[in-house]
This record gives sequence, C-alpha cells and structure tokens, in this order.
Amino acid sequence: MATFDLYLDLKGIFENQKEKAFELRSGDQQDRIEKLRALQSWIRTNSQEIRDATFQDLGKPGPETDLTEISMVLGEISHAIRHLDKWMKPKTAPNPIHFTGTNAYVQPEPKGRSLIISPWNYPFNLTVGPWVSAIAAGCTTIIKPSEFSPATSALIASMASSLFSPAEASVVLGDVQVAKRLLELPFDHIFFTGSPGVGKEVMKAAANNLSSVTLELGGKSPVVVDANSDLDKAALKIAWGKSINCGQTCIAPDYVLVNKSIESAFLEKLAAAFEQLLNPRNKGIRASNSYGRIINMAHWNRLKQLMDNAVTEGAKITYGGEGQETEKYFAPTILSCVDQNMQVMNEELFGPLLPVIGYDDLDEAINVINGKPKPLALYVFSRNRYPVQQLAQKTSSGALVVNDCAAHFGHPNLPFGGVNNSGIGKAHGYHGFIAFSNEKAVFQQSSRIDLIKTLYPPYTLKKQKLIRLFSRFS
Ligand SMILES: NC(=O)c1ccc[n+]([C@@H]2O[C@H](COP(=O)([O-])OP(=O)(O)OC[C@H]3O[C@@H](n4cnc5c(N)ncnc54)[C@H](O)[C@@H]3O)[C@@H](O)[C@H]2O)c1
Repeated sequence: MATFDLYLDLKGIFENQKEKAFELRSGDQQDRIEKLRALQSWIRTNSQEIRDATFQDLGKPGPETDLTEISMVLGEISHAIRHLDKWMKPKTAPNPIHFTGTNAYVQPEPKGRSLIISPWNYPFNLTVGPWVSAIAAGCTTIIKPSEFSPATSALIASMASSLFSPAEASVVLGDVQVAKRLLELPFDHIFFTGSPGVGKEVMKAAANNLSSVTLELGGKSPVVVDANSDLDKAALKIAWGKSINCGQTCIAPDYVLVNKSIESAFLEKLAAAFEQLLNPRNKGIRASNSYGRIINMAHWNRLKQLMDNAVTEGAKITYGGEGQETEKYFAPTILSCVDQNMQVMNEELFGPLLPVIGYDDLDEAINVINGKPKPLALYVFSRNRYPVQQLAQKTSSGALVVNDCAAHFGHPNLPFGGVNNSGIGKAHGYHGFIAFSNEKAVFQQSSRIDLIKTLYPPYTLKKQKLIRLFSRFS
C-alpha cells in the first residue's frame, strides 16, 4: 500500500475498497485475528518509534506514551482477540409464545467501508484504537489522522502500508479539505473523534449518504469535591488527570466544584499534588521529564488568552500561571475566584488551566453542571453515597466516575463515549466492535408450526379472538 497525499483521487481509494469489503463479509474469524496479531506485533516491535513520534508532536514523556497510547491500543487488541469468537456469534432472540417454532437471532455483520477521522491529542491511541474495532468487525478502512500531529500520522501511514493492502486499509494524510472531501463519499460507517463543532459538520455530511456515525467528542468534564472526601486522594487524582498530556485530554477534569467548607484546604492540596507529581526535586515543572508540551502556538496562545481574560475579570492564579512560548511550555495553573460568566467556564479548556469554584449546597453544583452541555465524564469525590446518588440521578454524562479521574478510559468492558454534545455512539471492546457492525435481525419461520399464519385474513370471529389472545402475550 502507498501513503496518499493531499489531492490524490480519494474516490479511487474508496472504490478500490469495494470488492474487499464484500470479501470480508464472509466473517472469517481467524483472518481477523491474524490481522490483529500482525498489528500487535508491529506495535511491540516499533514502540520506540511510537514514543519518538509522540515526543516530536507533543513532547510526550516516553512512559506517558507507553501508558496512554501504546498499552491502551495493545489492551484493545488483546481484548478483541480474546473475545472475537463470542462477539461474532449469533445471539439468540428469545421467542414470545406466538413465535413458537421460529428461529430468531441477531447476527453481527461488517458494516462495510469505514472512515476514521482522528485528532492530535492521543494521535496513536485515538487512530489505531478505533481501527482495531473496524478490523475486529471486518470492515475496510480509510483513515484520516490529524495534520497537527504529523510525525505520528506519518508513522501510522507507514504501519498501515507495511501490514495491509490499500484495498483493505489506506491512510490519507491531509488537512480539513481532505477530511471534507472524504466525507462526501458514501461510507457505511464514519468514526470521528474531535471537537463538538466539527462533529456537527461530520454528522451533516454523513446525513447526505445516511452513513452511520460514531462521534467521540469533547466538552467540559466537571469534578465535584464533596465536603466529606479524602482530600489528599482527590487532589492527587485531579492533578494527575489534568497534567497527563498537559490537560489536552477529552476526559481531563475541566473545572472543579468544591464544597466551600474545604475550598482553601483543597486548593493547597491541589497545588501540593502538582508539585508531588511534576516537581519532586524542586527544579521546576518546566525541567520535568514527566510533563509534555502544548501541541502548537495557536493552542498555547488560546490558553494564555483564556488565563489572562480570567485574571482581568477577577480570577486569581493560586498556582502556576507561567509559560515559555518557544518551548510551548504551559504550567499547570489553578484559577480561583472564578465566575460562571468567564470565558474559562464557557468553553472546553483542553489544556492545563483548572478553574476551581466553591459551592455551598450540592444542588448549586448540580445546577452549574446542568447549565452546560452534557459532559463526556463527570467526576465526584466523596465518602458518602448521597452526593453520588444525587449526581447520578440529576445529571447526564457519558461516564460517572467516583473517586477517580480518567481511569475509566482503560476499562475494556465499559462503553466509552459521550451523550449529545459530548458524543453519539460508543467505543472500546465489544461496543467498538458493534459500532462497526450491523446487528442484522435473522428470523426463520418453522416449516412445521406456523402460528403467524393463523392470524392472516379473513378475520373470522375465531381469528379475532386469537389476535386478542396473542396481543396479551406480546
Ligand atoms: N471523545 C473522545 O474520545 C475524544 C478524544 C480526544 C479528543 N476529543 C476532542 O477533540 C477535540 C480536540 O481535537 P482536535 O483539535 O484534533 O479536533 P478537531 O475536531 O479540530 O479535529 C479532529 C479531526 O477532524 C478533522 N477536521 C477538522 N475540521 C474539519 C471539518 N470541518 N470537517 C471534517 N473534518 C475536520 C481534522 O483534520 C482532524 O483530523 C477536543 O474537543 C477533544 O475533547 C474527543
């Protein structure tokens, strides 16, 4: 397979996958497992190249790449290999009484030709992860990774070309224009990971062909810290969730709502937690080899402007606040005295800024959360059941995580995804497999007992009684 550049014939690449997509419908489990094993082996052999590429793109520390990019994808692959047999099997649909004698089951079949469009923040994980699901489901794939993480995107292109024919998997390198042109094609499924704004564009384009979509989007994921919580643990976990990839994580804690009775203690512990994680030898976080960089100057400037704007409007920087432009270094920064109307509370931060707002009553915190679009994740730290139950009942989010941050991403059996503005559809494990599969309903009438036939016209009195009887069992 060759790597494709900007203005090559995208339609040609798409057409070239038609026959293969048909061939893959045969549902050869062993064939899919062999492909997954080949991918697994390539990743294991080339893990240093992956580390180098993500370092080049985002200054990601090697161990962070191991944890959040490589091991996540390897986990996704081994989980798929282990469970593919079960996933591919038809699932019996139990018969109600009037279907007695029929055979009904759900047979997952590959949707066909799929498109994966991915972002720059976890450029390996969020491109190859969905691709694993597409392979497991038996789809062909065109992949458009982000233009803002060029080293990792190029590496993925070379991985694809060494493992697959272009008829099965093609990586198209390019920008928004390329993505838009790809979206004109009648894919059977589009798996998009990115911002809610672009997600809307993707869904509009998909509507022209009625292509199904999985939209893995972003937003503002809140954290609620209850008065009765383990503050040291909460601070450490929030600081970790925010410092990984410099906060450029879709499920990073975006802002914290903390009970006012513990607000000042929490602010101190949060600052101490950042120090513990990123500055243990007191040489400054900038010198830390455990902290990455902002993707580009446009995002660095966006974050600086957000921080300056908050300060101008009365927020206080209680920790951090410094940066270094040429290195694209931006310190983890805690903002207090934050107001709901500030810009930092009204757009996804996607960086190391962390506004902290005190609340008196849990309902106040719930109202803040419900005043914004439904988040991808909602975190709550508490020793009590009551606040957790209240948040579970009164708010909606892609995930509810209690006493931890971001850890749910790695759970192989949980669906990963948002709700409305934070996403449509789910990823990971079985849920990813299903995203790329059509759950075909198969219904086979019995040649011996056919109760359905007894309901056909003419509607004699006896048949009317029978219909009424059956409707009681429906
Ligand atoms: N839910 C998740 O799993 C998840 C994971 C990571 C990031 N995100 C979200 O992604 C966003 C950050 O990533 P980003 O800046 O790369 O997102 P983005 O939406 O700007 O870009 C994502 C991809 O879409 C392409 N694209 C951009 N504009 C397009 C358009 N008009 N039409 C078609 N394609 C277009 C880009 O080239 C890129 O490949 C954040 O909002 C973050 O929360 C979500």
